[in-house]
Amino acid sequence: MSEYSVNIVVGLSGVGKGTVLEEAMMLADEDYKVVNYGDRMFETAKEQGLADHRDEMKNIDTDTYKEIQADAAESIAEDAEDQNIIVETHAAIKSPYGYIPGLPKWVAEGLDPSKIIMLDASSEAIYQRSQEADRDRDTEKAGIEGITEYRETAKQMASAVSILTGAYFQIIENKDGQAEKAAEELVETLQG
Ligand SMILES: Nc1ncnc2c1ncn2[C@@H]1O[C@H](COP(=O)(O)OP(=O)(O)O)[C@@H](O)[C@H]1O
Repeated sequence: MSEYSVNIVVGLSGVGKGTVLEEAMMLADEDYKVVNYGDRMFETAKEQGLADHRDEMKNIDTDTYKEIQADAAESIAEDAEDQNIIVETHAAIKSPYGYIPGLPKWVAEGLDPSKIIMLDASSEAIYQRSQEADRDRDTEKAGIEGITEYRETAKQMASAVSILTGAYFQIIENKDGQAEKAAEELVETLQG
């Protein structure tokens, strides 16, 4: 087994993943490469000539999409041969037909994570933060009640990954104005 670890950080858009991860990387003694799973999927699709722009990812058929998901997991596992990895991703993705698991069995097993960490905050805070940023966020569209359901589903899907892989499952609260505290807890979890 590799001495390097793959860790997964999940959380709804706007919960503060980017903010807390940036802070945590400054505090951590060890080096981690942070990989955004969506970015890696797009790069994988691009290499295979399946998409030139991110928007085109939506038009890829389900079976091909699943293959890209698995190929991206494999390429991240290769990165972990010589460095510690943090994969930033979503446990659940809302679609008009229901929630899609961000980490289905073939992805979870391909990544073989040591730890899965969910960043969480109150639905009100997530709603507010998703409005602050200039990106188009699905949490902003979901509204507070929708976010509560989304968080619950994401938690269940993340805990299923823990069961599938044996990874530790930690939930860290990113309270308002306390991103640094969340970052400290994240570092403790990663290095513990
Ligand atoms: N603990 C916190 N308290 C208040 N605002 C926060 C906190 N953490 C993050 N934010 C703000 O919330 C917004 C979304 O954060 P971001 O890190 O982009 O989230 P994500 O990467 O999960 O989508 C940003 O404007 C950020 O400054």
